[in-house]
Amino acid sequence: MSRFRFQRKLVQLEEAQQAVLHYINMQKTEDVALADCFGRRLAMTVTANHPVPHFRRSGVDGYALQASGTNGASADQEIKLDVTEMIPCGSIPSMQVGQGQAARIMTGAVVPDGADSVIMIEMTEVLPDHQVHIRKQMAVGDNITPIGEEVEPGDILMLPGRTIRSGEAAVLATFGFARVSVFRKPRVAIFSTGSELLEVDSPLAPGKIRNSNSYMLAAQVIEAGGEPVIMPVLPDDPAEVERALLQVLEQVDLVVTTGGVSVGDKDVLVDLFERWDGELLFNKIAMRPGSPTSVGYWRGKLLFALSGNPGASFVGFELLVRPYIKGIMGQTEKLHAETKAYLQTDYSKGSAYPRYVRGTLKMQDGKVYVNPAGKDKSSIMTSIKDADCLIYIPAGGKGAARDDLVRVLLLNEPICSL
Ligand SMILES: Nc1nc2c(c(=O)[nH]1)N[C@H]1C(S)=C(S)[C@@H](COP(=O)(O)OP(=O)(O)OC[C@H]3O[C@@H](n4cnc5c(N)ncnc54)[C@H](O)[C@@H]3O)O[C@H]1N2
Ligand code: MOO
Ligand SMILES: [Mg+2]
Repeated sequence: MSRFRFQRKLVQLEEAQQAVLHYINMQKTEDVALADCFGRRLAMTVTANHPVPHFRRSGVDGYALQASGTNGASADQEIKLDVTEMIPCGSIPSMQVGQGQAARIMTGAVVPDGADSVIMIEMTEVLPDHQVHIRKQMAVGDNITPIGEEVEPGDILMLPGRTIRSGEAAVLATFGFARVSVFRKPRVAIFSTGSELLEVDSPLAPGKIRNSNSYMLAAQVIEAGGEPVIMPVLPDDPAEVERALLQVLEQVDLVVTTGGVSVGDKDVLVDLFERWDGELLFNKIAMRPGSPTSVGYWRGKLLFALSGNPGASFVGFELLVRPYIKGIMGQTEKLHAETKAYLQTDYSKGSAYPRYVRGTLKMQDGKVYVNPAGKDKSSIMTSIKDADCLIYIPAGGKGAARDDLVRVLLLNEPICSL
């Protein structure tokens, strides 16, 4: 019987996370067409190269004029002005607006020199002979967006690591980034181990189950910004596992395995760790689910050996693999954002380790509540789909009580920084 099966060094989760983050090796970058970079991680700092707007911009369809010439104007006391020209969007005014004059102007067009306000068309009446009635007293600046109101040149708008979503795409387009520098997606090899595992399209057979972890993990890799490489299922055969892992190691940026990390006779990853030329960072974490989660560093790559139980696999990925993937793509906030929420039910637990319970958040009357997403045993798979957070139940056998304010880790990434 092997040494590691009975001599495991227990680490706290924070220690395990720091050990993993120590190996951050930044991804290379690539230039991608703007329309193709949605969901990618920005690899550059985006600084405003011009003000927004870069000209005095009309906020309404109406008439550009001098506010001082509208004193006393109202529905009952109209003031007559001469219309100099019509300024559509995209063209340059051809003349200044002087006293007694107004220029017809469209929303988004350049306000002509001399004008200091724009009156909405609804407050005017077109007269014959290029004249207009003004029915409202205007103040200087009304309906004009000054140069640089939204963005000043040199403003830092986005930092590396940021996920490119709709708002980021709009910023990049505004400042002329037809191609965008993004981090290359890390290629993540995913291996499920276990002689009980069937391919998804296989009929069920006695004692066998379909491999769900590989597809769950592939989705998690994509959400984290990586590119999953789903490998064929590995049998509980140590030599075959070693050969398959070695074969792929050079072609990917990291490897994730599930299963075979506990103390069973067929726990093949444990066998590998005893004979390999890699370094085992840890092989037991004080947490549930996923206490046997192990991570090693092998020939320049991290190998995350997650527990086979689906709940443990999911949580292990979130707490260890996702922070690493975020780190190699420049994100400064690598760990999950947290909040506190009121637990809506008693939660008792058996193990003395802290527990990360799959949870569902609910907002009601300005308060945040949380419930377990369903059954939470490590072997339970169906509650994963209903989880938008992990509820932290602290160490000790006590669990938590209804109405306790508990720590909650958010699974959906909020926008944390520039
Ligand atoms: N005597 C002990 N037994 C166990 C201990 C222990 O301390 N002493 N720890 C338990 C804990 S906690 C966990 S977690 C599991 C970890 O097991 P492994 O990581 O070795 O995983 P396997 O044994 O390979 O599988 C466990 C379970 O998960 C199913 N599985 C595996 N792969 C997949 C997959 N790709 N898709 C769906 N389901 C999968 C597998 O069939 C097993 O039912 O060990 C406990 N035991
Ligand atoms: O550490 Mo295990 O995942 O609780 O069953
Ligand atoms: Mg096992």
